[in-house]
Amino acid sequence: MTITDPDARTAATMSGAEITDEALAAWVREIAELTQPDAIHVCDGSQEEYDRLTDELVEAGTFIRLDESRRPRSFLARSEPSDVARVESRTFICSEKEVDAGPTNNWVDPAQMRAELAEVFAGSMRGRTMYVVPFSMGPVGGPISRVGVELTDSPYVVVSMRIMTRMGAEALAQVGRGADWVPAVHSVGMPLVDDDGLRREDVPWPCNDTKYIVHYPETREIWSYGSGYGGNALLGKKAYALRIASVLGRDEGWLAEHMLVLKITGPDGRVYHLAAAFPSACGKTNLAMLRPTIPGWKVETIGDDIAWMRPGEDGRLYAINPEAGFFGVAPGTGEMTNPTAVAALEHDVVFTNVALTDDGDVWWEGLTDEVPAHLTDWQGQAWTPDSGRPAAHPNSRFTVRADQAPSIAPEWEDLGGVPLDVILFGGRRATNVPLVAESFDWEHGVFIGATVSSEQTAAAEGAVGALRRDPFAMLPFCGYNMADYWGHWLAMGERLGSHAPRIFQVNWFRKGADGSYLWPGFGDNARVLEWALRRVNGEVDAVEAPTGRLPRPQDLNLEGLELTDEQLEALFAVDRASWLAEADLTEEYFAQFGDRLPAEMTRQLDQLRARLG
Ligand SMILES: Nc1nc2c(ncn2[C@@H]2O[C@H](COP(=O)(O)OP(=O)(O)OP(=O)(O)O)[C@@H](O)[C@H]2O)c(=O)[nH]1
Ligand SMILES: O=C([O-])CC(=O)C(=O)O
Ligand SMILES: [Mn+2]
Repeated sequence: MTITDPDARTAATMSGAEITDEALAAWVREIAELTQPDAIHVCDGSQEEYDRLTDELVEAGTFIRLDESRRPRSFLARSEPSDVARVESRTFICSEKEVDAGPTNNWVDPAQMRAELAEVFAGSMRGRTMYVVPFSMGPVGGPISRVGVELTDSPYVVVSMRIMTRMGAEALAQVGRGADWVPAVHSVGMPLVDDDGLRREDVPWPCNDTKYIVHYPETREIWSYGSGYGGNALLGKKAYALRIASVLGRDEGWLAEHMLVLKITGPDGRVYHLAAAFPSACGKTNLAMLRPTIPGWKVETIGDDIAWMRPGEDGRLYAINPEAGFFGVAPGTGEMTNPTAVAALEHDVVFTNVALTDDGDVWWEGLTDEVPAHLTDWQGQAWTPDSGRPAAHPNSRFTVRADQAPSIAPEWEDLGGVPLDVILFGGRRATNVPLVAESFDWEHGVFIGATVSSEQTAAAEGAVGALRRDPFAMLPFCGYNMADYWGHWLAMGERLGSHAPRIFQVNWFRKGADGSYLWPGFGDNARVLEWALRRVNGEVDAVEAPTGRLPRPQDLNLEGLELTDEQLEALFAVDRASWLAEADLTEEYFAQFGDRLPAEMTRQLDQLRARLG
């Protein structure tokens, strides 16, 4: 017994690490009284604890242990078919005032939401263990790092949090030392004991049809109910490191961004750092692990999904990766596209919703050119190439420690982060947006970020392929009014002045008339990075186009590529009529923000129209 309170109304037995912080102990008790678990376990993050939990998950049927000789210490989880992606329609920003959540977020009055959640969470953990999961986003104790504590009734979440964050005793000690911590409550919403005390059998993937992913930005709290899926349930990631942290950044003068961070070394040995914001399933993990096809260049990984950035003493913008692992999209990850990820996945991986081979290994579309003759698909059904459906879910994922990637940069855990030279904004656009364009200045770069449209992917519920605005790739992740967020970026530009990273727009996904991708992408994206860095160094001129500065044909390294002149032209074509039509849509889009819209954005739109003529 490590929490001693004679008045405690929870009968739960306690195990695990000791909680010394009074406020934390009181909150754990309060949530246990509300959710009524059978037991409470305070996680220390040890290997023994991890092994015991994975054994229990195998026992419960949640995990299938993969063949030890093919994929040591690795597991496959199959979710409920309804619980495979983030649920944006059930994600709420409950600020005191609706306008502070802004028109792009779902808002509910916080008092009303608290009342609603008190009902759904009442008894929601009955028959289960409530795990206390202390975690640090960023290296423990680092100046940019932050701690949080997630209470969850899902051992799958505990195991995943140990891979994705610095989880356990050290983070708990930070709380004990008085560090500010963000409380996060998670329940799968399937109690094993009903109101009459009747016990029911557990299922391999407990969840609830009703889901809530709730954030209170003013009090910095997170509540998640009904889902076991990563983006909804691993609350250190999107909920804390983006939605809550974006609010912290606004209030404290820094940025929490949906960006990969990489280190790139040129043939002359010069080192640069680059961050890139692409919407979910639009290439962040792949770019972060890129193997350049052009000689002399080397890319190393700092982070693949989230960046926390703040100005350093030298005036430059420094970025850390607050995570400790990768929660990556499996389909499309193969030896040809992302050999680094394939190497990272050799052992100690949790896979979710991929297919199982007959010899106890995993497979997904794109892993190998050769398709296995027989598999068990992500729903546990027999599968053959003639089945007419994918073997792995399109949003199936791997969860793996970051340091298992052979590309991991030695600096990836540097407490103060790495200084950024370049920021990229991208999306998935079959038309209109050129392969690469340099912004005219920071303000224009913010406009480019603010107006990103992208075709929707399987990473969230909704119609795949539909074009939607996803400013800064933050549409589902900004914890406050998006227009204020643009204002915050503009202010950051003022503060950074001439030290600001250069901003570029990129699009790997433009298609030709025949519907196939014009650009080979993946390792060849290094060619685009090379051009951007040559621009940063002032080595090459550029062509002024209405939407930004484009490479002169002789400056983009295309050696060894089979690209026709027509394809090259199509990659960079800026169709004035389409862009004018897009400008009209941007005006409509901006209108919803009313007087919160920074005047600079309207000015940029006017200037774009003027350049389009
Ligand atoms: N055609 C093309 N496809 C790409 C490229 N880069 C990535 N992809 C594909 O896009 C999909 C998503 O790529 P990821 O790198 O996992 O995307 P992400 O942005 O990390 O996604 P989240 O983890 O959801 O945030 C995969 O199927 C990739 O194979 C590229 O340069 N060209
Ligand atoms: O959060 C998730 O579920 C996965 C992810 O990285 C994203 O959707 O951007
Ligand atoms: Mn990713």
